[in-house]
Amino acid sequence: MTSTTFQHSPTQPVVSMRRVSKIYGEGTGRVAALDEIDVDIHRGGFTAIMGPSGSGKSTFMNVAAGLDDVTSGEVMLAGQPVTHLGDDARTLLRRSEVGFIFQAFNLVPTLSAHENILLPFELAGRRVSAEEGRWIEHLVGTLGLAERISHRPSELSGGQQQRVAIARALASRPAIIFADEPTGNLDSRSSREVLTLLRTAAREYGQTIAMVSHDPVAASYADRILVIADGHLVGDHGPLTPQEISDLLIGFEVGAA
Ligand SMILES: Nc1ncnc2c1ncn2[C@@H]1O[C@H](COP(=O)(O)OP(=O)(O)OP(=O)(O)O)[C@@H](O)[C@H]1O
Repeated sequence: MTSTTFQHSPTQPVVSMRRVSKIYGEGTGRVAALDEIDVDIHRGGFTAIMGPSGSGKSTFMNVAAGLDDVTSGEVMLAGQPVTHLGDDARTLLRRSEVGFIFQAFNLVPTLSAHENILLPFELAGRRVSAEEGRWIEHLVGTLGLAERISHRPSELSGGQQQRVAIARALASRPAIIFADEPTGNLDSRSSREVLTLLRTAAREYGQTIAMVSHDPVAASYADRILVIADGHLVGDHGPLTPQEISDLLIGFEVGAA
């Protein structure tokens, strides 16, 4: 299989949503999970997506990543009109331009840490170039995984497993990494390590990251905080402290109750 690269200008947003709505159900069962969302996510930013339970955060991520169809509106992902692509083209676009980090790590249990990190290349049917090999080696060292590289996930702590997932997401230098509650299963020390790594990836490697989180401390590591409530984008803030984020969310949690 040949690899496909999607060319997009560095000044273009990595994700661009225009009047994006996602409606589930009909009549009295109708839910607008996203309601006319307009937003751009720019290269190199670390964006936290916050909001009460059921506000539309996962839907936002799934739509932005081209995993879910929209009901109306347009999504551009890495310069491609994802809302107009067929399933195969979308899969190729995701493989080459999107990385994912999940709460449950989602590593393949039968593969070593190293094999898990190389999996995106395997899936894309392409070899790791010499330059990419050096990059992966650098990541493995920086993430403190060198001594654990031949271990399987079950032989690693939660924090180590999430670091493998981060290395896997960063390895192919995707246009954007979506992280869904990446610290949800970690203790506070491992959480801080993971969040510091994500922030470093954005600041030092220019890696664009969008993270869904409920946790004000996690969101305080981001340089932009989007707040979604009831399917609407109700806040778009620069960096804030955990206390400022909690204060910001209280109004929406009360409103949602
Ligand atoms: N497949 C579906 N069918 C029907 N309704 C859905 C579906 N998926 C999501 N919804 C509804 O859309 C709304 C937004 O859901 P979403 O999962 O995006 O919220 P969320 O902010 O990620 O929630 P949480 O923080 O609890 O994970 C909710 O009201 C949810 O019930």
